[in-house]
Amino acid sequence: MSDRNTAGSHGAVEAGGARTAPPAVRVQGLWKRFGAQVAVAGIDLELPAGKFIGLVGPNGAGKTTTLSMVTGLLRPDHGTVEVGGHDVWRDPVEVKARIGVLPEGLRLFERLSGRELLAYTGRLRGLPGAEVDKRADQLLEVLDLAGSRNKLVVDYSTGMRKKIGLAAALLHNPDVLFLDEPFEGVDPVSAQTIRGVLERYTRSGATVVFSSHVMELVESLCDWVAVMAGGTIRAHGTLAEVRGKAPSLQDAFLELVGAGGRDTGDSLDWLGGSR
Ligand SMILES: Nc1ncnc2c1ncn2[C@@H]1O[C@H](COP(=O)(O)OP(=O)(O)OP(=O)(O)O)[C@@H](O)[C@H]1O
Repeated sequence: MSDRNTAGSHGAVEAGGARTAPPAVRVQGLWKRFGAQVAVAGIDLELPAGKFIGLVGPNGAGKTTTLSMVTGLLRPDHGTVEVGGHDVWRDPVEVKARIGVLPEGLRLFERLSGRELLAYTGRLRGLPGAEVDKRADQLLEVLDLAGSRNKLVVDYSTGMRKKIGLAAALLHNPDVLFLDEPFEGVDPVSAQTIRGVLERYTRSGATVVFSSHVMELVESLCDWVAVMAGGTIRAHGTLAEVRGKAPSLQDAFLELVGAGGRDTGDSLDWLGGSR
């Protein structure tokens, strides 16, 4: 695995001679249509390396479709995606070695135990057996799954499935980790643990990209944010840039996605009326 803190061959040289790291992900002209429904409408985006990045947007904004195309799970109609300078569709082996993915509705090998799932994933990733054993045991311990290591995945709870999926996505120490709603169904204690793991991981120079609806979470975790609505990017940049003068990310978000003046239920005059 390359040294994450060193600018690679794709790094740009700024006017003062300082090297800037290449983007972790570069998306150009990305489109996806499902029948008449345009899910992603021509996105251009560069995600900076070494950041904790939040992809936020209302239901149906196109977040999952975008993440699926960026991680090579769904072929775009148009456009290109590069991870670490490698094209996701022309160079899938290079890209897949560099990324970890926790997709929405993760499908796992249900008849394996958590421990077996990690062993299998590690061997698929080409890691030596002893290294897989070491990393798997550490991840199970840190994610509080050690007591359930021999339980079949089919018997795991929703939060446990997220955690074993995260462990599988981290096992090969990828450069970029993509997580679709990683905190959904996860209890506060486990969420705190996951935060700790991800913060440690980004401190090493790795990049986390995660989608979420929970603005407080994004505001407290992320240093870089992209806001999606209607298949387009409405704003992107550092948290401070996207928040602007708004008192919170939530306010900025509502403004950006045009939900500021939305009917919040006043038209339901029958609801809560006399019975
Ligand atoms: N396989 C599919 N077939 C048809 N339409 C789809 C498909 N996948 C997504 N869509 C549509 O594309 C749009 C974007 O969906 P997507 O799941 O990417 O949004 P999202 O931002 O992830 O939403 P949520 O936050 O609710 O998960 C929606 O209108 C959705 O109905």
